[in-house]
Amino acid sequence: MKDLRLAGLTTERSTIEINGVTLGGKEIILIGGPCAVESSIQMIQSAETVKKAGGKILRGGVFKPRTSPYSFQGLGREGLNYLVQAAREQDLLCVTEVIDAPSLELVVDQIDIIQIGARNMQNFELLKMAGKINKPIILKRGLSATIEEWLLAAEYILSSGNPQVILCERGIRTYEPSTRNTLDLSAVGVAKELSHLPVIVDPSHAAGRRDLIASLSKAAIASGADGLLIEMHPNPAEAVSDGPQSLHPEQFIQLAGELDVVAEAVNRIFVSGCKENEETLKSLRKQIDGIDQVIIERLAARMKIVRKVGNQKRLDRVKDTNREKEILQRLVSLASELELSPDLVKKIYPLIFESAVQSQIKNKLANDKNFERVSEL
Ligand SMILES: C=C(O[C@@H]1C=C(C(=O)O)C=C[C@H]1O)C(=O)O
Repeated sequence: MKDLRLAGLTTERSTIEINGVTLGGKEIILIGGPCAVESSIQMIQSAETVKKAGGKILRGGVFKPRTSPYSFQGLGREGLNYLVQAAREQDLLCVTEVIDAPSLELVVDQIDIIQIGARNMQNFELLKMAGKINKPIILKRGLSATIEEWLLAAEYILSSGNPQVILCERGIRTYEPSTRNTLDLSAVGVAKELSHLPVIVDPSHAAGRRDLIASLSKAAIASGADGLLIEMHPNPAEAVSDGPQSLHPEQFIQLAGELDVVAEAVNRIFVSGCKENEETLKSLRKQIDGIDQVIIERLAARMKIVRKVGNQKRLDRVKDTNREKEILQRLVSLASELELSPDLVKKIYPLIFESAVQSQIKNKLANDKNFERVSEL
């Protein structure tokens, strides 16, 4: 596929890190919440459920691009506050959809992840605006968009300067009326073969009915999805939008509890909240494994940045003792605050610094050698 200059698959897959949550890593990320933000209590209850289930991100629409102009259009700024507050109280990230420049401007400083919905996938001016901000973007596939069109839409965001794009498959229009849309699970594999970007799946909008959500969610993980975006409402019967496809809180928690075996079968991890609460040796060790995975992934990401820092310095100035002291001081006091032994930090960090310095030197020498080789040609 041509023109995927930035979205195209290179040697490495992208991971997107948002306040300790990594999308596109080994862990499957669960996003849940109602279609539309309706009230403070609704969002508080939704956030509690997402947390209990082991979800990491709370969703809720405050600007709703609805098919009918007479349908509920969203609570705007008021809804935004309900969403953000509920998420913060449960230590969750939050995502909401934007539809134009004013809505983007309103949410950008408060929301952790911005969603561009299916109906706006080819709103190129909106894509360019999303490319100019420093927040991850979930880009939903358009209702009738080919995978190529979807990836080129992502290319708009990337080429405008924002590298943090997460693709979201949410079903496409087919001739089949039994479901609202047809979930195109092959799109997950195809998108991941063509692009390095993380791909998540929204089974709710695809199915349009809650009875299929559990099986489609499991299938999505099995087909390689990096996360799930699932609609859940404290009281679906009363929901102002998408009630029939929203899971009840208990269903959401139950489903989350069933995802770990599927994740494991495809060499991924999902730590559900219920399992987290069950303090058995096995589940506790699983939590430790998940955390260790994140520690190593973050260390690898740190080392990549360290090498970039190295490229900015002279070879004989790579080690910077003052900077190391500053970092250590900050982390030692953070450790005390978190009731972690400061001695542990004092032991680990000099090793990290040493390895960072060695890696920078090695990288610089390798670059210089390549440079010499090119100059000789
Ligand atoms: C990354 C740098 O280079 C070295 C590695 C450091 C680190 O690992 O944080 C800190 C200071 C330097 O000794 C830097 O100068 O910032």
